[in-house]
Amino acid sequence: MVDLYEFWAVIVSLIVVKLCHSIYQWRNPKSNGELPPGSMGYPIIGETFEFMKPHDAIQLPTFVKEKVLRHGPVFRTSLFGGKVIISTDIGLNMEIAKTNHIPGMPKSLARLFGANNLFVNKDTHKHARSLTNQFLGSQALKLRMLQDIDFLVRTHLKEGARKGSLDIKETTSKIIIECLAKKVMGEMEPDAAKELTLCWTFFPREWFGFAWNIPGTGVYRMVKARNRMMKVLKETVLKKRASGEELGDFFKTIFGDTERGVKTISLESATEYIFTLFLLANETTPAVLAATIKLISDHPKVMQELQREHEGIVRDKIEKNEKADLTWEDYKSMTFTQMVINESLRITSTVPTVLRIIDHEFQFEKYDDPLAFNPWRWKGKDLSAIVSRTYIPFGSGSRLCVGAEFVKLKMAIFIHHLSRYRWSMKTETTLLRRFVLILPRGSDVQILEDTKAK
Ligand code: HEM
Repeated sequence: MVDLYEFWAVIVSLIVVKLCHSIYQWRNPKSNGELPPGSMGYPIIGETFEFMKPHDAIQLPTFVKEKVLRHGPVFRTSLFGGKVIISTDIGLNMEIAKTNHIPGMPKSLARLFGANNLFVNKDTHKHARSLTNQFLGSQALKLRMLQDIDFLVRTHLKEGARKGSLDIKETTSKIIIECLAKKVMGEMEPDAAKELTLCWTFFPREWFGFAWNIPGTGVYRMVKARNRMMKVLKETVLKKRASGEELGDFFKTIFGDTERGVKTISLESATEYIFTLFLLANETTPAVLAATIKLISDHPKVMQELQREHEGIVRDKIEKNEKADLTWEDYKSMTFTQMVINESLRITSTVPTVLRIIDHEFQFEKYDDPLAFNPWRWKGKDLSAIVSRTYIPFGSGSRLCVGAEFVKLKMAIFIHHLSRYRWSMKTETTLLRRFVLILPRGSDVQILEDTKAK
């Protein structure tokens, strides 16, 4: 009896020692160099719950503010089951974005993007970027995409005005998927297009979460929706190829390369690539555009200035007897709109990037009153630049966002056409951040034809 008691006492002691050791290791992670200060929170959960508490999107998160006060601008913590370092130092962030090439993402995201994703895999990364540039670079936008976006925005806003209201996030999402789907796949059968759009509704509002792929979790739903989307994409391409129907620019390039004997990518990788593009486009742009519209509606002077700019463009076209369709020159003449877009991206975006400790010091500029929405701070600056020393909404370096030009064009065209209506955002709209931007009360605008503008 005593022996058995001693046996269990030893086992329990061993378990306690092992647990204490694991907790010690968790709190004091090993590193080749010196880690920044910080705390690791609870094992596995770390400090995820504090980090993910929703907060006003235009303010710094309380979690980060408290940590910076206690530990300084760079600190260590643990989120989503992984050990991470957070940097609030713009200079360091810029350097990291420029010099670091390996994407650092929670396992849930890595699983979603697929094991051999062309953008993630370093051997195919360059090829994926150059493929994307062929149909999303400024030349392609100018030659082809602008007209598609112009048409789609007009159509959707007209439809919204007919009903009297429109959800900005939902509408932007539809426009983006329709527009990108056309570029990569060509015209799609209505059923397949509907199914593709429907898949997005299975995606939970937020990307980031623990990596558990078990029924009932967000990751499980995301992976299921991903597989369903990939199936629709693959079936559409195979059907089109068999019937000789015209494919979009992307598939034309890929299949053209194969026929010319150029080493190219498999259909599996191609559909994974498209999925990645759709996902990144859809999970960023609708929320950013909805946030921009909210910021505009909260700042009447900005709204007035935008109206003035867009009425001017329309008036000019009428006077010159030009077609109503927007041109690249019209887009480039939207100076104030570009200032608004830059300012909105400056304060609404996040740069999810990987950290590397830098061994030299450098100087950087600071913004005056950085949390204020002030488009006029962009006056006289290069508005076409998508990156500068203090401006990295699209990252920097070899992983600079390939959709940046497309986003800016899309936002400008949307603002142009919206300014032609009488619109107001619902007063209850709130702009929060839970790592990514969220609008928990929706992004509805009331919209009416502006008879004065016709
Ligand atoms: C407001 C909208 C958007 C924002 C704020 C944004 C932001 C970013 C950022 C910060 C990165 C760099 C991440 C890193 O350094 O690891 C990135 C990469 C990327 N973005 Fe965007 N993005 C937006 C829209 C889009 C759109 C519309 C597309 C596609 C049509 C897109 C496709 C991509 C791709 C494929 C990458 C990976 C590039 C690479 O790894 O080489 N993004 N984006």
